[in-house]
Amino acid sequence: VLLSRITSTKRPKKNYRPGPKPWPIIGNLHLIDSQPHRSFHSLYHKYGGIMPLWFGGKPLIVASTPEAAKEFLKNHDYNFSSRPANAAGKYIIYNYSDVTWAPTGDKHLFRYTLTIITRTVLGKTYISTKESNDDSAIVTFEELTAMLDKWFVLNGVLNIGDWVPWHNVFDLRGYVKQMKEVDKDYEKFFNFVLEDHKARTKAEKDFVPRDMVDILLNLAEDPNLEVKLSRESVKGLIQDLLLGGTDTSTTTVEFVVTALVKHPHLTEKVTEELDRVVGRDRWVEEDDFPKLPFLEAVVKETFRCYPLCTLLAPRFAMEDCKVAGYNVYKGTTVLVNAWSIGRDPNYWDSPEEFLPERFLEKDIDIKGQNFEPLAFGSSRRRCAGYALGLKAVRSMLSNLLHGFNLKLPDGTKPEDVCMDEVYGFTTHPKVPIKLILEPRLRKDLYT
Ligand code: HEM
Repeated sequence: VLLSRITSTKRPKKNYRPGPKPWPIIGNLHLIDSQPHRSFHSLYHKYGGIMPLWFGGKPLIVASTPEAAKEFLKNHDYNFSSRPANAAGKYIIYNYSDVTWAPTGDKHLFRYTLTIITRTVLGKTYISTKESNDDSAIVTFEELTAMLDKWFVLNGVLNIGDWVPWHNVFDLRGYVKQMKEVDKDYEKFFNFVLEDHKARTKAEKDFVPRDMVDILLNLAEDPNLEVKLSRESVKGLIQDLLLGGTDTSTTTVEFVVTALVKHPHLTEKVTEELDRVVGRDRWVEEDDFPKLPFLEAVVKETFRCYPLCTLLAPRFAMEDCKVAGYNVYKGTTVLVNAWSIGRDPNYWDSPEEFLPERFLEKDIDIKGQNFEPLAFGSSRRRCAGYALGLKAVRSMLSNLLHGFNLKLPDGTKPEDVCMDEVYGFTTHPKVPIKLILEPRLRKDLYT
């Protein structure tokens, strides 16, 4: 009785949309399995596009249709532009000091994005290799990859303690312990990077900032800045750029390649377009992208079917408000299910099929204006790096497909290729694809 009072007193009933009946203490947590986007998708058919749930003693709403997404991300954008507090934000993202609070497949793709992004953000990679004799290399590629992997896994875990706070004291699954451990690794890495940059700034006369860390450190020392940038914020922002820019683009390319290998007639169409527009005498350049509509349609169809964030980063109601005629209370977390939205039969013909042509027939925006595909979220808290992310995907993918025939190992047929996903803060293919890359262009272009 006491337990049900503790939970029921917190649950207002007036004009509150009905959802599944919550259990004492855990609320509706028992309805969610390790693939929350799929659990929500099943419940949505029964409870509707704006579905209220209780996670522990805290209210949560899942938006599963474009109209519902529009309500939260556009009509009430400001009120839901905050993020809920959780253990990941506290322990592994510098106590929420970043922008977001925010397993790899083919390591070569990952190495490629990681190298580009570390050079852009940090000026150099800080990654040691067998060949390098660089004093400022403090991690191996494998160590840094493991740190990034752990960060994404821990950001995506359903930590019961975020919803039932006393549960954090016991930390039965050990998530908070792992978060504290991974935070120590980041702390060591970022402190080294910041001190290395500061030493260079002092050593050079007439110092000119060369990378993002230089710019952020410069800003942190600016006494006239309206919003002060602390050392913790600098680390949080570097983390955003490093993590937002690597795993996202690589995994998108992995999903595209996996879908293409499963549909060889689409691969043929893409390579035919590349041969016609680019020719076999050179690699693909940025100016070519607008002339490659089929490749673009394949990328968009991948975002529709396999959105990297199946559930967009959570929003948090800062005030009470009315959404679609129902009361939503201050402190409610909102999850927008981009995975459901991409499969809504009211918006997509044959939603379960991979049909890039649909994007040729209709000009559908993927930057979140139409709320149909929501790969980058929408409105005020839309992905801050979508332009860079899209460029990285187009560039990596087009050159991969232009430069190589992608062959399945002997004995594997296209129909054997698995398109299932593993849920996380970013979702990954369940079975990383193994391919043989056979050069298509002149030999001298590969040197
Ligand atoms: C294919 C590539 C990418 C995809 C699919 C992607 C997807 C997303 C999604 C779905 C969100 C959540 C939006 C929301 O809550 O409504 C997000 C947020 C964010 N992304 Fe990306 N992203 C990509 C690339 C990047 C890159 C390259 C960067 C930076 C270098 C980046 C930085 C961020 C940041 C800082 C946020 C938080 C924005 C905020 O909370 O205001 N992303 N991204």
